[in-house]
Amino acid sequence: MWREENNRLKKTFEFADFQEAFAFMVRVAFLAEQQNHHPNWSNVYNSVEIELTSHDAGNTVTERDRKLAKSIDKILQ
Ligand SMILES: C[C@H](O)[C@H](O)[C@H]1CNC2=NC(N)=NC(=O)C2=N1
Repeated sequence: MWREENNRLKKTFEFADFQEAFAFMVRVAFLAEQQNHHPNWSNVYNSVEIELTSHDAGNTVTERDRKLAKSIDKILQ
């Protein structure tokens, strides 16, 4: 589940290994480009932490963040 903290939607994803994690990141990157909305994210080995906030709305959570979050979850369905 995505949690909302400090004006950010946050979720951590765990994968079997680094390659799986990185393949996921590539797919998220293309979604971000399609939606012109980009994550704050970090990757450590098989874990990807994603935070979503809208910079041009003063770093608050907007519908664009919720839309990208839904799209990211769909990658794993
Ligand atoms: C110029 C470019 O369209 C803007 O900077 C876009 C790019 N991606 C973005 N991503 C996020 N998370 N917030 C934004 O406000 C935003 N704006």
